[in-house]
Amino acid sequence: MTGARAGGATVGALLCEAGDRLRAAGVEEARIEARLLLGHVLGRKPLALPLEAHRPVTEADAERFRALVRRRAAREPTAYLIGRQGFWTLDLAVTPDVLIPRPDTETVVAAAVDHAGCRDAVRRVLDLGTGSGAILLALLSECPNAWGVGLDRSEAALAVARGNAVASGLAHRCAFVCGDWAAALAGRFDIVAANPPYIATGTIATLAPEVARAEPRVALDGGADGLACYRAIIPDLPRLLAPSGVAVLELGAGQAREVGALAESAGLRCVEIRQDLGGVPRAFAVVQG
Ligand SMILES: C[S@@+](CC[C@H](N)C(=O)[O-])C[C@H]1O[C@@H](n2cnc3c(N)ncnc32)[C@H](O)[C@@H]1O
Repeated sequence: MTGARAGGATVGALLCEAGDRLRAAGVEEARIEARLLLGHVLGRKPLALPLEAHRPVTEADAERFRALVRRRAAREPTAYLIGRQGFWTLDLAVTPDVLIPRPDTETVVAAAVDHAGCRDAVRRVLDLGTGSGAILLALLSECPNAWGVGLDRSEAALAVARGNAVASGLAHRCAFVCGDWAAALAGRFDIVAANPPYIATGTIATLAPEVARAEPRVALDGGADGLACYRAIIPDLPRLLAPSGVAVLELGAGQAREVGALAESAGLRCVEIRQDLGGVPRAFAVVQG
């Protein structure tokens, strides 16, 4: 990277250097990503940085920033580099042990809240494959009297989720357990949510390097046809749902028909397939049939 002479780096010069480097590496939104990384290093709001172009940056901070830019140019996701990702109204910690929560998944949260009826009446919430805890914590933030379980097979992911529960002030209303889907779970829940791994094994290598190389395989791999986890989860939903409960599953693109057939054969009734902001059918909501 070319750039400011030793001791003379400024915010503007560093952003320019980084933008060029990231663009050359094929990173979309290179300028925005450069701001996120520099904001992280300087402890400043990324949006404010263009107004501070002449602000000097110490050589130590400039070097920290350049190191992050090199890693981003090698296609490590920004969320892992800065260790944070916004989701719903929450600011979550993320590490390479968890999937980076996506805006699409907020569709699952919104559908679950809408179909659960009165938010004050929701008592028990289950999030299967909780990862960072994103869905569970968002639901608890919306349902003030609810208590929830976040389940994952990854102990490392559960450690991240527990930390996020504490940081969000919700730890007293949830527990995190390690398990293979609902095999060891009993009880009935007003909301069951799941964003299972749904990428077909053979497709993973074709995804962006940020996903294919950086995100946990266990969070992506849905088996040969992408549907293996739905086959594992859906038969347990009737025994996990309270009589007026709702289960909302995130769908991969093009999976609505197959998941619908699995739900129907489990005796569940589909009440909505909600599209995400990109128009993709994303949140599959079912109730007892
Ligand atoms: C697509 S990620 C979703 C993470 C998080 N809920 C979100 O939406 O950001 C799927 C999660 O399911 C977990 N998982 C995969 N197989 C599992 C299994 N057999 N039992 C429980 N959790 C599993 C993974 O570890 C991962 O955290």
